Amino acid sequence: MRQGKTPEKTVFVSAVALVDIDHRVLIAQRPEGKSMAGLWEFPGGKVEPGETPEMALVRELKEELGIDITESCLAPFTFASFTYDDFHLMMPLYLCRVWKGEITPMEGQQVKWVRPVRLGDYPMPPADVPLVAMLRDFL
Ligand SMILES: Nc1nc2c([nH]c(=O)n2[C@H]2C[C@H](O)[C@@H](COP(=O)(O)OP(=O)(O)OP(=O)(O)O)O2)c(=O)[nH]1
Repeated sequence: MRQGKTPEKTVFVSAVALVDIDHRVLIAQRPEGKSMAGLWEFPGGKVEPGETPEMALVRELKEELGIDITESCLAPFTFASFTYDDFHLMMPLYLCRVWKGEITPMEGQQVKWVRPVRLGDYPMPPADVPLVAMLRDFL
Protein backbone atom coordinates (compact mmCIF):
# COMPACT_ATOMS: atom_id res chain seq x y z
CA MET A 1 0.00 0.00 0.00
CA ARG A 2 1.16 3.54 -0.77
CA GLN A 3 2.63 5.43 2.18
CA GLY A 4 2.10 9.15 2.76
CA LYS A 5 -0.22 11.79 1.36
CA THR A 6 -2.16 11.42 -1.87
CA PRO A 7 -1.88 14.67 -3.81
CA GLU A 8 -4.89 16.17 -5.58
CA LYS A 9 -2.97 17.10 -8.69
CA THR A 10 0.40 16.85 -10.36
CA VAL A 11 1.99 20.12 -11.44
CA PHE A 12 4.56 20.04 -14.23
CA VAL A 13 7.35 22.55 -13.86
CA SER A 14 10.45 22.78 -16.03
CA ALA A 15 13.74 24.03 -14.56
CA VAL A 16 17.29 24.58 -15.72
CA ALA A 17 20.72 24.83 -14.15
CA LEU A 18 22.55 27.46 -16.19
CA VAL A 19 26.23 26.63 -15.86
CA ASP A 20 28.96 29.19 -16.55
CA ILE A 21 32.56 28.69 -17.62
CA ASP A 22 33.68 28.37 -13.96
CA HIS A 23 31.11 25.59 -13.37
CA ARG A 24 28.96 27.88 -11.26
CA VAL A 25 25.17 27.52 -11.32
CA LEU A 26 22.61 30.31 -11.44
CA ILE A 27 19.93 30.38 -8.76
CA ALA A 28 17.15 32.91 -8.31
CA GLN A 29 15.28 33.96 -5.20
CA ARG A 30 11.51 33.52 -5.23
CA PRO A 31 9.97 36.96 -4.78
CA GLU A 32 7.59 38.10 -2.03
CA GLY A 33 3.99 37.22 -2.75
CA LYS A 34 4.77 33.88 -4.39
CA SER A 35 4.59 30.52 -2.70
CA MET A 36 7.89 29.62 -1.01
CA ALA A 37 8.96 33.28 -1.15
CA GLY A 38 12.59 33.85 -0.21
CA LEU A 39 13.76 30.37 -1.16
CA TRP A 40 16.34 29.99 -3.93
CA GLU A 41 15.42 27.99 -7.01
CA PHE A 42 16.54 27.01 -10.45
CA PRO A 43 15.08 29.27 -13.14
CA GLY A 44 11.99 27.90 -14.84
CA GLY A 45 8.29 27.64 -14.24
CA LYS A 46 5.08 25.82 -14.92
CA VAL A 47 4.67 24.06 -18.26
CA GLU A 48 1.60 25.61 -19.90
CA PRO A 49 -0.94 23.54 -21.87
CA GLY A 50 0.38 22.85 -25.36
CA GLU A 51 4.01 23.39 -24.33
CA THR A 52 6.84 20.92 -24.03
CA PRO A 53 9.17 21.33 -21.03
CA GLU A 54 11.80 22.68 -23.42
CA MET A 55 9.39 25.27 -24.88
CA ALA A 56 8.46 26.35 -21.36
CA LEU A 57 12.12 26.98 -20.54
CA VAL A 58 12.76 28.99 -23.70
CA ARG A 59 9.76 31.17 -22.74
CA GLU A 60 10.56 31.42 -19.02
CA LEU A 61 14.23 32.29 -19.48
CA LYS A 62 13.27 35.11 -21.81
CA GLU A 63 10.60 36.37 -19.42
CA GLU A 64 12.58 35.96 -16.18
CA LEU A 65 16.19 36.53 -17.22
CA GLY A 66 16.04 38.22 -20.62
CA ILE A 67 18.18 35.57 -22.32
CA ASP A 68 17.66 33.42 -25.40
CA ILE A 69 18.33 29.72 -25.29
CA THR A 70 17.76 27.09 -27.93
CA GLU A 71 16.08 23.81 -27.17
CA SER A 72 19.04 21.86 -28.56
CA CYS A 73 21.27 23.33 -25.82
CA LEU A 74 19.10 21.90 -23.06
CA ALA A 75 20.65 18.67 -21.80
CA PRO A 76 18.30 16.57 -19.65
CA PHE A 77 20.01 16.01 -16.31
CA THR A 78 17.63 14.67 -13.69
CA PHE A 79 14.21 15.35 -12.24
CA ALA A 80 12.38 16.11 -9.02
CA SER A 81 9.28 14.19 -8.02
CA PHE A 82 8.05 15.55 -4.72
CA THR A 83 4.74 15.72 -2.87
CA TYR A 84 3.96 19.13 -1.37
CA ASP A 85 0.91 19.67 0.86
CA ASP A 86 -1.36 20.64 -2.02
CA PHE A 87 0.21 19.17 -5.14
CA HIS A 88 2.74 16.75 -6.49
CA LEU A 89 5.63 18.37 -8.35
CA MET A 90 7.15 16.74 -11.42
CA MET A 91 10.10 18.83 -12.50
CA PRO A 92 12.74 17.91 -15.05
CA LEU A 93 16.04 19.69 -14.52
CA TYR A 94 18.12 20.46 -17.60
CA LEU A 95 21.67 21.74 -17.87
CA CYS A 96 22.42 24.63 -20.20
CA ARG A 97 25.85 26.13 -20.82
CA VAL A 98 25.05 28.31 -23.82
CA TRP A 99 22.71 31.30 -24.10
CA LYS A 100 22.48 34.61 -25.88
CA GLY A 101 22.22 37.94 -24.09
CA GLU A 102 23.09 39.31 -20.67
CA ILE A 103 21.38 37.73 -17.68
CA THR A 104 19.01 40.44 -16.45
CA PRO A 105 16.55 39.75 -13.63
CA MET A 106 13.36 40.94 -15.33
CA GLU A 107 11.05 40.53 -12.35
CA GLY A 108 13.19 42.22 -9.69
CA GLN A 109 14.35 38.87 -8.36
CA GLN A 110 17.81 38.35 -6.86
CA VAL A 111 20.04 36.01 -8.81
CA LYS A 112 23.38 34.50 -7.84
CA TRP A 113 26.09 32.41 -9.47
CA VAL A 114 27.03 29.74 -6.97
CA ARG A 115 29.60 26.95 -6.93
CA PRO A 116 27.83 23.60 -6.57
CA VAL A 117 29.63 22.92 -3.26
CA ARG A 118 28.12 26.17 -1.88
CA LEU A 119 24.55 25.56 -3.02
CA GLY A 120 23.75 24.16 0.43
CA ASP A 121 24.26 27.68 1.86
CA TYR A 122 21.06 28.82 0.11
CA PRO A 123 17.68 27.61 1.36
CA MET A 124 15.88 25.91 -1.52
CA PRO A 125 12.51 24.16 -1.86
CA PRO A 126 12.61 20.64 -0.41
CA ALA A 127 12.08 19.16 -3.88
CA ASP A 128 15.45 20.60 -4.93
CA VAL A 129 17.59 18.99 -2.24
CA PRO A 130 18.38 15.78 -4.18
CA LEU A 131 19.03 17.83 -7.34
CA VAL A 132 21.65 19.88 -5.54
CA ALA A 133 23.43 16.73 -4.40
CA MET A 134 23.51 15.44 -7.97
CA LEU A 135 24.86 18.73 -9.33
CA ARG A 136 27.57 18.71 -6.70
CA ASP A 137 28.67 15.25 -7.82
CA PHE A 138 28.42 15.98 -11.53
CA LEU A 139 29.83 19.47 -12.04
N1 LIG B 1 11.19 27.30 -11.10
C1 LIG B 1 11.32 26.46 -10.09
N2 LIG B 1 10.22 26.06 -9.39
C2 LIG B 1 10.41 25.21 -8.37
C3 LIG B 1 11.70 24.73 -8.02
N3 LIG B 1 11.56 23.87 -6.97
C4 LIG B 1 10.26 23.82 -6.64
O1 LIG B 1 9.76 23.17 -5.75
N4 LIG B 1 9.55 24.64 -7.50
C5 LIG B 1 8.10 24.83 -7.42
C6 LIG B 1 7.72 26.18 -6.88
C7 LIG B 1 6.36 26.42 -7.53
O2 LIG B 1 5.39 25.75 -6.78
C8 LIG B 1 6.52 25.74 -8.85
C9 LIG B 1 6.96 26.71 -9.93
O3 LIG B 1 5.94 27.50 -10.24
P1 LIG B 1 6.13 28.95 -10.84
O4 LIG B 1 7.26 29.62 -10.18
O5 LIG B 1 6.07 28.85 -12.29
O6 LIG B 1 4.79 29.50 -10.47
P2 LIG B 1 4.36 30.59 -9.46
O7 LIG B 1 5.43 30.81 -8.45
O8 LIG B 1 3.86 31.70 -10.26
O9 LIG B 1 3.17 29.86 -8.85
P3 LIG B 1 2.80 29.60 -7.37
O10 LIG B 1 3.72 28.50 -6.89
O11 LIG B 1 3.02 30.91 -6.64
O12 LIG B 1 1.39 29.17 -7.50
O13 LIG B 1 7.54 24.76 -8.69
C10 LIG B 1 12.83 25.16 -8.75
O14 LIG B 1 13.99 24.81 -8.50
N5 LIG B 1 12.58 26.03 -9.78
